[in-house]
Amino acid sequence: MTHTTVRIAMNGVTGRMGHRQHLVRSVLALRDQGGLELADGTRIRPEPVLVGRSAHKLRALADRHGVEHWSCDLDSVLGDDTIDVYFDAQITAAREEAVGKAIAAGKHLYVEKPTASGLAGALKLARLAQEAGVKNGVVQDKLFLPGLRKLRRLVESGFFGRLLSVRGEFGYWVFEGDTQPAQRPSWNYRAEDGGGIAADMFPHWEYLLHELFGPVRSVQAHLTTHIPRRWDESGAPYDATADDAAYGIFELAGGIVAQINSSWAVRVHRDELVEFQVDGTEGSAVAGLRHCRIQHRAGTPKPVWNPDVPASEPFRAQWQDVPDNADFDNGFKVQWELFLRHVVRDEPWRWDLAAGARGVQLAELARRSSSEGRRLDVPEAIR
Ligand SMILES: NC(=O)C1=CN([C@@H]2O[C@H](COP(=O)(O)OP(=O)(O)OC[C@H]3O[C@@H](n4cnc5c(N)ncnc54)[C@H](OP(=O)(O)O)[C@@H]3O)[C@@H](O)[C@H]2O)C=CC1
Ligand SMILES: O=C1CO[C@H](CO)[C@@H](O)[C@@H]1O
Repeated sequence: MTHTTVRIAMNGVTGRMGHRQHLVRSVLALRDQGGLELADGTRIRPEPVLVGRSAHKLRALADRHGVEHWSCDLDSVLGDDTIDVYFDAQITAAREEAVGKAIAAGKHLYVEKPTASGLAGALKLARLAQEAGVKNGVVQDKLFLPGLRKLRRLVESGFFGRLLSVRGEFGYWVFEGDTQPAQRPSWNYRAEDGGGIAADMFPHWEYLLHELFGPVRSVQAHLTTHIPRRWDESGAPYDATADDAAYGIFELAGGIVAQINSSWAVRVHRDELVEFQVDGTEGSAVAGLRHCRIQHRAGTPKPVWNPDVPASEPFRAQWQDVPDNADFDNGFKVQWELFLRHVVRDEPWRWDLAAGARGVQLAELARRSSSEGRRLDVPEAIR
């Protein structure tokens, strides 16, 4: 059996996403299953080289997972001709510089979102990668979640009729860190370190809206910091300078209206941490990470507003589950597989750094919309 080894320098693997989703659930899972099998029987075998700034963390990870190579010297790893791909899941503020170096070294690129801290940086990386002729991709994992894949199935089958609106609710309570440790890193709450929920989540909303319903034409957002003081990983108090909630209204091509609340200061009274309700003339759906439920026009109840009597119908019970009809693998791994096929076999790929820049643009416009108190058009160029 023939195989192609792809050597991947993985930077940021000591962090939450780099470790769990990208190293363990994706690249090591692929390695441990003997690689990714292509139609002609060839196997793509990813070989990670761990990169970071902390030798003891990298050594421990390498030992635990049986990874042969690790390094704290990014420049020398990038200077190694046997490395094919540079992957980056560092904190956002560290991404642009490292990805810039990887482009200069001629590596293919796969990076977490947001691709840079601001639009100018994101566009520059996209342009440099294109000029260098390297393959490039950005993580857009939500597209590969079971609930949202089922939602896509509904859109593509015409289930909704004319699409009217999308309501998204994302968030959960992130502890301040005083009485209980926070469950997210403290840099997320400091603007000066690249934090903020709009920067974090609007890139996801951009590609989800774009791919499922249509490009975003305008944005109106209100960003705020509900919890101004938090405690960091060492228990020290700090000022939370970044937005921890962002309330956005997006107008999409064709007049569809999307409204998405994102908050780390909300308690969950939902079935999942993110949920989208989509309404169309022929039917509606509620999709989350895993589940998707529908209600067809013909099965729609006809409630009449009367606050003097209890609710007349069991509204939640009137929805029907959309079956999986497939085995859904980890969404990050699915996207890694597509990226590796793109690198090795030049298979089609659209989630590139230009697509990533659209997400950065939407976050940046949302911040401006909020500070200027007005709705802003999304410029055509990278729509
Ligand atoms: N697609 C998705 O669903 C998600 C994507 N993300 C994205 O992934 C990236 C990483 O997020 P997350 O894993 O939550 O972050 P973590 O704080 O858990 O990890 C940060 C990583 O960056 C490294 N790092 C490099 N430079 C610095 C620095 N100056 N300060 C702190 N850390 C540094 C850390 O190394 P060390 O261990 O040595 O400190 C660590 O490996 C972000 O860009 C974020 O937007 C995050 C969550 C979900
Ligand atoms: O990008 C992200 C997607 O959703 C996750 C759930 O809160 C976040 O951790 C994250 O930063």
